[in-house]
Amino acid sequence: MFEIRDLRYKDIIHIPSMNIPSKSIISIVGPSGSGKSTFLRLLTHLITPTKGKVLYHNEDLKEMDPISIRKKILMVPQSPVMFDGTIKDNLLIGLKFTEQEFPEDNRLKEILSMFRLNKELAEDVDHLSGGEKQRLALARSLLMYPEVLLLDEPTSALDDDTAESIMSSVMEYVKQKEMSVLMVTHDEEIAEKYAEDTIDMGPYRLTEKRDEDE
Ligand SMILES: Nc1ncnc2c1ncn2[C@@H]1O[C@H](COP(=O)(O)OP(=O)(O)OP(=O)(O)O)[C@@H](O)[C@H]1O
Repeated sequence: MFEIRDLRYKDIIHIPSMNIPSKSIISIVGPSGSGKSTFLRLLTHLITPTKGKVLYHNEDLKEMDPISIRKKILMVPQSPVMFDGTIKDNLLIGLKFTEQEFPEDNRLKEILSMFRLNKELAEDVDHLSGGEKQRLALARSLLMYPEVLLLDEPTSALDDDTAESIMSSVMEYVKQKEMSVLMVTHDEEIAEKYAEDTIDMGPYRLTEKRDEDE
């Protein structure tokens, strides 16, 4: 699915070669500052490589139309982005952007309850806690039904019980829809339970490598 060739971003990371197969569930680990978020941003072409390329199903991300990339490869950042307005506005905004059809309110309510959000669709997002916003951002991303979901510490604002229940719902959905997931997580339990493979960013971190060589 992803094929990485001599990928370099500034003096931060260098990945000589890597293949990530379709329908994989992979955890991305590494110390703070090792380039985990940078790697996810490269995979969805939010940033452009300094050198080398990322191919998605044999097509260079650089050559692909940005809207088509967003439809297929979706990143949920560490701090969820919320837009002024209601929960419903925030669920639909991604679909608007990628020009997808809007589901019925009942479907939206279903997805809220899957994320343990017992809220009205008309409620203002300003009233939500950090953890609730994180869950709403995850719900929004699943509604967009991408081929690949890139999750940057998806449960960082959640307590252990909620994190476990949310990840179990996300993974059930992802497997049913045959989506792929690459997730940065510090939660070893979640990584062990759900990931089929792990990418350690440590060896790809450039500056630290250089320090080691000195
Ligand atoms: N656009 C940029 N330009 C220059 N340096 C950057 C840029 N983005 C990130 N960095 C630096 O690159 C390094 C890797 O950052 P990144 O956020 O990818 O790490 P991370 O592994 O996700 O860290 P954490 O676990 O702390 O979230 C950091 O030292 C950061 O300061």
